[in-house]
Amino acid sequence: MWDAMIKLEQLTKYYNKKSRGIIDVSLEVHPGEIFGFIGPNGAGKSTTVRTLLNLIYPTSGSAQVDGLDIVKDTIAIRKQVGYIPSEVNFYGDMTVKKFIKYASSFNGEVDEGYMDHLVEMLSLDVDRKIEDLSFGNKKKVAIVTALVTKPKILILDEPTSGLDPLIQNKFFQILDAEKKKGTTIFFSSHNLSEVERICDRVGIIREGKLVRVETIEDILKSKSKRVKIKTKDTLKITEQMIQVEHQNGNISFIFNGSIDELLKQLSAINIEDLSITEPTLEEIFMHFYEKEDIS
Ligand SMILES: Nc1ncnc2c1ncn2[C@@H]1O[C@H](COP(=O)(O)OP(=O)(O)OP(=O)(O)O)[C@@H](O)[C@H]1O
Repeated sequence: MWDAMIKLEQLTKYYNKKSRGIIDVSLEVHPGEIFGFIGPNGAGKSTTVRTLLNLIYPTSGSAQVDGLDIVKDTIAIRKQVGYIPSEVNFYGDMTVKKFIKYASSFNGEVDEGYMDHLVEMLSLDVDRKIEDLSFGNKKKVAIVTALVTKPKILILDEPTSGLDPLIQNKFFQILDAEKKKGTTIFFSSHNLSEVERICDRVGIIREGKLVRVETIEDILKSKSKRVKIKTKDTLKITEQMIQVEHQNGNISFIFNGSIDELLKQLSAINIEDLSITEPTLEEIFMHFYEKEDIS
């Protein structure tokens, strides 16, 4: 019995001497867990996923999926894993239905009832030709193909890119149901808000290196906000306010403290305009790096 469904040990991939993919990435995904893998463009998310599926060879290090070695046991792994690639380049004149059945048959037996359910949830027209579909519809095909054989592990590389918000919502409902069934899910994304919705833990990757692994609970506790204020009064700058910028009566900063305290402080001055928004991923990374420096 393996206690990690997915285990990476110092997994490293260089495309050539100069081009780094990922460096020394070690992490474990537990059975039944949804693990978010987030990072900006070029961080190494697709490299990690493609290495796990043996679409590219690791330069060094190792990894196991359900106790199977990613290099030696590729075929056995493919039967356990549903994979959604970030890019979907399907072509040909097969209908969607035929294509899903054909493509998923390599991974296992298709559950027709589940296929009908997924197709309906995602509003996918199964009688259309695969080559006539938009990118978003091809992405839906990739989702259904990955799920219809009911794999016990899902490896998803930016699965929501190209999906409209309504369909994204349906997709999260599908993943919620998968989680209830005990499926283990590795979910890569550059959007922290979306992984927050469903993930138990997140790993943050930047410039090929895993920067941190945190529970969503801890991220939410430590999460900063971007605040913009327009005022003619003087705002007292506290140590919870970082990256403070003043411009034409506007003050903007990242706030790392209790929102309640901030609102109390702001209510003491005359405010013409106020916005409190999610910081960008880069700003969150900076926050994490600051924590790194302290520890
Ligand atoms: N085929 C390749 N040859 C050379 N370098 C590559 C290749 N594929 C990726 N890289 C490099 O590896 C690094 C990681 O890229 P990767 O595609 O894994 O990032 P990512 O986090 O998935 O980004 P994105 O969100 O843009 O897809 C980048 O610096 C990229 O330039």
